[in-house]
Amino acid sequence: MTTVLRSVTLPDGTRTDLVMRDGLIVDDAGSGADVLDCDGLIALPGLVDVHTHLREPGREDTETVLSGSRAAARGGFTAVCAMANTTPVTDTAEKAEHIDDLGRRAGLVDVAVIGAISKGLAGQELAELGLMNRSAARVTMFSDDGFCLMNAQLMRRALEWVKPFDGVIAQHSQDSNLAGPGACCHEGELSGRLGLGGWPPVAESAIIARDVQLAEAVGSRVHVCHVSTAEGVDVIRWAKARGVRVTAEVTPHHLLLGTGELVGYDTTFKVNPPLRTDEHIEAVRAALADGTIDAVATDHAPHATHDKDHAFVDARPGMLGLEQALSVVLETMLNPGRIGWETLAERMSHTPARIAKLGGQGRPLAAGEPANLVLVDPSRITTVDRESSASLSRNNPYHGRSLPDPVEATFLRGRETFRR
Ligand SMILES: NC(=O)N[C@@H](CC(=O)O)C(=O)O
Ligand SMILES: [Zn+2]
Ligand SMILES: [Zn+2]
Repeated sequence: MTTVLRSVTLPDGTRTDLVMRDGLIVDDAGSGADVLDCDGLIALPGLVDVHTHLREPGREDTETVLSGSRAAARGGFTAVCAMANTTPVTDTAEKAEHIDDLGRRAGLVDVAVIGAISKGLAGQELAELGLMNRSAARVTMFSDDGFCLMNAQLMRRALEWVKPFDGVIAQHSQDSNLAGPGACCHEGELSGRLGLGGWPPVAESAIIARDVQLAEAVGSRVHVCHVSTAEGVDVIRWAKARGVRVTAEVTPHHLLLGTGELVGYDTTFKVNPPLRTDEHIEAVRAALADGTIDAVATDHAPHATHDKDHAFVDARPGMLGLEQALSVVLETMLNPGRIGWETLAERMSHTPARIAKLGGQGRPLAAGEPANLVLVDPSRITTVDRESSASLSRNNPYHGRSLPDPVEATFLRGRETFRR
């Protein structure tokens, strides 16, 4: 089967016919081709998310590997990395292989498995990092996300363990003493007025500072999840200038949404780390533009309505992200002229694929490469409706907002996984 994307625009602005056959981009058209008129459409390499919560096993009422894969394909993704905080936790080779199997069976995006750093995410004892890496799931990224790995010695050991196979430790940077369980709002005038526990920026930046120094001492790779503060960005910039092997991600919601969303106590907007003030939003946008922040990652965190319908302090933290990630990056970064299409492709495809070591993903749109790509209509705008989601959950923070709605079609190895 041959598909021709006629007259499509590449990220560098050139127009061409992209031909896909047998899962690859090829040079010639051949016969029997299915032709798509792509006038006005842009082709991006398939988006890659290094931070996705699928809730299988354990909370299949809120998301499964299949439903999350569907949401991902609709968002233009061809690969997602599944976080380990499921029930049970992904902390053994066998459990990692199980998720890997589910991802293949769903078949809509490549599902890379993230293994836990510590057994049961308890922060006490290392999980079987080596065995997970040598398993069929070939885990290279490890994270206790949802919890910060507070024990510095355990962090050091984890960095040492993954060094031989160039793995990466992804940290949820939140000092649990500075920002404890009751912390659910950016610390400031507003948290006081709303009576919500404050979460100071230093709770993030202090852990990042510790971790980049550990990564430097060990010579291993650390990845900072969901950077949300100007202070965190400053530490990462300093570490990169020293040559520390650190990478960082920002979420769509931290690029767009601020503390103002909290005034109605709508628990949809409760998330870890919390939504921040304008100066922090500006800092993460600037850092994403200049490359201090390497990637956009969704932190797609589906939750049941009954887990959100509580007093703000008691509601589960987290919000959906897969379907509107590209929309938000267009709105906050591309349309205002802060980045162009090539940088967008770097931050949402090439670089995240490199961080998670996903072969075949994040590749250039060139002959001989796997045909993983997304077709984008940059001019389309829609009012987001949480009911029209492919996710099983409805905690969509963009509900009712007018946003770009760019994804026309997604292809995984030449096969259409989503079409508007
Ligand atoms: N981001 C969140 O607020 N919640 C995440 C966990 C996490 O990313 O820390 C979840 O699993 O629900
Ligand atoms: Zn986290
Ligand atoms: Zn997360």
